[in-house]
Amino acid sequence: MTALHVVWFKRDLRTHDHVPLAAAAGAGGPVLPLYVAEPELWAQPDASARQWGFAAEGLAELRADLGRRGQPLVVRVGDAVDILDRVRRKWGIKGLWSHEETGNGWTYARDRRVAAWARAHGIPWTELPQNGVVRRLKDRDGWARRWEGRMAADVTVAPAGLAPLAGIDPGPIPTATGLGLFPDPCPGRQPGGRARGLRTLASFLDDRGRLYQRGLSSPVTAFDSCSRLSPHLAWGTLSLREVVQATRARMAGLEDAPFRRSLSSFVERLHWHCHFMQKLESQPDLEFRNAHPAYDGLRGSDPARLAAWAEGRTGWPFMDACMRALVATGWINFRMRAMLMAVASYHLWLDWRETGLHLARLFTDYEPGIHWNQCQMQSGTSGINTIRIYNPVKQAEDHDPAGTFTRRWLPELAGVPGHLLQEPWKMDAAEQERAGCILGRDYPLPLVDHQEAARAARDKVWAARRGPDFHALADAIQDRHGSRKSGLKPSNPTKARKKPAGQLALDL
Ligand SMILES: Cc1cc2nc3c(=O)[nH]c(=O)nc-3n(C[C@H](O)[C@H](O)[C@H](O)COP(=O)(O)OP(=O)(O)OC[C@H]3O[C@@H](n4cnc5c(N)ncnc54)[C@H](O)[C@@H]3O)c2cc1C
Repeated sequence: MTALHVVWFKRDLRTHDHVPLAAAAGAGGPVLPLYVAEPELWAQPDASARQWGFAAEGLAELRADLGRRGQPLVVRVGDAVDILDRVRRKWGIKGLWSHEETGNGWTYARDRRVAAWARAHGIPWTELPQNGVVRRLKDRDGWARRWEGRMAADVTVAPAGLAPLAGIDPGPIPTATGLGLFPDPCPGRQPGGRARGLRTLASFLDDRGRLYQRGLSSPVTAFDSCSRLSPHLAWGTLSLREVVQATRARMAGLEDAPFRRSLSSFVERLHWHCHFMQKLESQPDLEFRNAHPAYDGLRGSDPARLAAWAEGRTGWPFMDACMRALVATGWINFRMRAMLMAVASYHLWLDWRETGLHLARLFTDYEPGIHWNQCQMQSGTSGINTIRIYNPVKQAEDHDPAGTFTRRWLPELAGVPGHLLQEPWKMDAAEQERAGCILGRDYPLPLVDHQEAARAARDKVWAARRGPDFHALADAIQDRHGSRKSGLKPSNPTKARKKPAGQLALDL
């Protein structure tokens, strides 16, 4: 057999708008579409069986799609360098093709090993962008314009035919247990695969998106009103470009102005998707280190508090309902993610690296570049964003005023009257008896007094901000990572600093 072009699929489980696949198919010679299920990647503390479940469904569909084109997806379990080297020794590799990946620290290190291996064997590895993230970006000036350019480019058509490779067993797609993952029941998880992704996109653009802007902040409405495309974007069953283009095409034909506005704010979020990923691409240690060192060593570890928070037993009903909904479905809306993180970081004074890992495992849509930057932002350690300390009782009043969401996920509070639902600790003994909910037995007392804890946290955070170098370092961070909406450098940098990172002022 002549040497192969290997297309290495990672978080891009589709054939449509897959530039490396099309380029490899056009390069001449047989093409091996390959996915490597890496047990070491899945043993990382941010990985979970629910994520694998979603990915595995996408892989099965991708295999069938490629099979219809002539050569099904080949899946192997092991270390990527070992597997690629086996292919090289057996068939020879003419070229390795993949999308650029902005992953976690582990995939970054693995890609460096793959690059070294490819160099050592004289194999050209072509990595191509798959969204608006720019590799080896010098500075953020003009970034937004580049994003627009990439999103406006033609989508790439999948190759019609791939020559079948004789003698290569496609191999089974491993189970989560086979990959060594812990059991992770998630009955409400979104199913994976491109067909589902396309249906989700269509229902959002046809109908659900009408209520997007009004419905995205409350978990009562957000499960329907938000696009729910995040796991499809994270696993690449849909390309970001095709989602942007489909949305703009829909907007062009819409007379309903509120619907159009909703879709416009949705496109803005697709922009943020890459804006946040770009930060991690440019500075991979943001997964591990405070963006601003003034916060180093400020927060600590408290296993009992961490466990109570992680299991939805903080004693603040709305918080606990959000956590339990997330555990059961693998998804919760932005504002509730922000609240879960902020309450952990401020009221409970837990370090974002620990709480962030728990959330990462729970999210089917875990996307390291968005995730770690959001964790830092909601914990106040980015140094350039507004400090937001959410009040868990006020959030409940604003976003679950009738208590339906809270009651759904906390059946032990079923008998608690509405006016005490979000503050059950105010029930006296007789009220607890009548409600059939004894505090400390059926439902926990709050871990801390939330108002006192918020005050103490605010004082500590502001004290850290009064250090001598705080603002100079914050300016440097803003310069490196801050958004420049127009794509042009602000004419007055001092003014621009006072209103940092425009995206934060929006209705997050
Ligand atoms: C602590 C924390 C952790 C988060 N971790 C992740 C994560 O791991 N993966 C992830 O995709 N999103 C993450 N988000 C951002 C946001 O909550 C989700 O993108 C959104 O809830 C996904 O649902 P959706 O697709 O229905 O969103 P929609 O509102 O329909 O938005 C469409 C898409 O835009 C992007 N997007 C939306 N909001 C944001 C945002 N604030 N920042 C960056 N991109 C955004 C996402 O790709 C999303 O799929 C996190 C937010 C917080 C506060």
